[in-house]
Amino acid sequence: MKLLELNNVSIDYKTIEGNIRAVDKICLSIEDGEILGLVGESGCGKTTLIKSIIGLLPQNGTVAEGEIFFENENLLKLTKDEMRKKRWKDISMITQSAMNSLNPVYKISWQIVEAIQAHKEISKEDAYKRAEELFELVGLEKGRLNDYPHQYSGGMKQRAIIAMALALNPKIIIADEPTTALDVIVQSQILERINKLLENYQGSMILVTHDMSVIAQTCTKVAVMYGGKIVEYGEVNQVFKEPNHPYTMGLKNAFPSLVGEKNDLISIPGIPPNLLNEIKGCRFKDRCPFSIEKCSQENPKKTNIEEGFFYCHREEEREKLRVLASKQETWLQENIKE
Ligand SMILES: Nc1ncnc2c1ncn2[C@@H]1O[C@H](COP(=O)(O)OP(=O)(O)OP(=O)(O)O)[C@@H](O)[C@H]1O
Repeated sequence: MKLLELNNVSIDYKTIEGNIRAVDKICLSIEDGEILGLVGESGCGKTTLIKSIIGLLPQNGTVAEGEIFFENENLLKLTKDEMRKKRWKDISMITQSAMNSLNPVYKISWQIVEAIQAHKEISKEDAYKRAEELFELVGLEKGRLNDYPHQYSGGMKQRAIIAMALALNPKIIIADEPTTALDVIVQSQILERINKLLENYQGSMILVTHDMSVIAQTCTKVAVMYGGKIVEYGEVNQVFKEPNHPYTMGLKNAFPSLVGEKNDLISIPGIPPNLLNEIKGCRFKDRCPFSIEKCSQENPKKTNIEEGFFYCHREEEREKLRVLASKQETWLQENIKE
């Protein structure tokens, strides 16, 4: 069953310089037990998109069009109070900065027990037992529950936050760069733990990251975002093996492969488009080594493939483009037409 479904969602920010369309007509869905990676460079709209799901857009941000269904209920129609009840219990969020949200004057145990009791009829003793169980699950010693946040390292704080986020077995966890501040080993341990926990009860996750290696290691599906749009979506192994959009091909080159040959890392020259301006044609055209005239004039159409889709005018030539995209010289600035 579809757990979460986004239909044609566009999100605008009002600024003194004008309107920014940070997310443009996005359609996406996630099923029970799926781990979806949302990947793309800074500023492509990942955080904006997930904030709209949990109803936490900043004041100058609005969902201009579209629908967001969670278990067949349109989240955009809920009152603030109804949304607050869903948050944490059904839809839980972990952010990079969450570890700073632990209150320095209370013991960790108190903070977890309070949070559990705020959402569930449960005795203090039982909530404490649940906190102990969660600590074990995220790889923390039970004995450390009675410490204060300053006695924890960054990795321990992040684990405690994950324990809290998972306390009520939420149906979906939205994790925004949850481990970026931590070292690579701790990062991969924590992601592995979250995955195992979700597997136990068929929970789902949207994992937001700019790191393709993290996606490859953690997710079942991937949505690649560029300039406020999803340019490619599919099953992770398939997208890594045969990326169809030139931006995905470029992103793949820019991160070390965990399996297979060790290739040189190649970055994509240039910067993402300014979303203040209306963009004609494909949003990646100015940085794409394969752009043709049509790319500046028309929006590319959606090409559906098995378990996925992508948007590119040169869809028929993708096998050839894949070979070219793996070569360093393809991505040299002078080879990219403006
Ligand atoms: N509160 C805001 N007011 C105005 N513009 C905003 C606001 N928040 C984000 N934006 C703009 O919206 C666009 C998308 O930003 P967003 O933070 O969603 O991207 P992102 O992919 O999550 O980037 P990052 O990886 O850096 O978090 C950017 O152009 C950004 O400048």
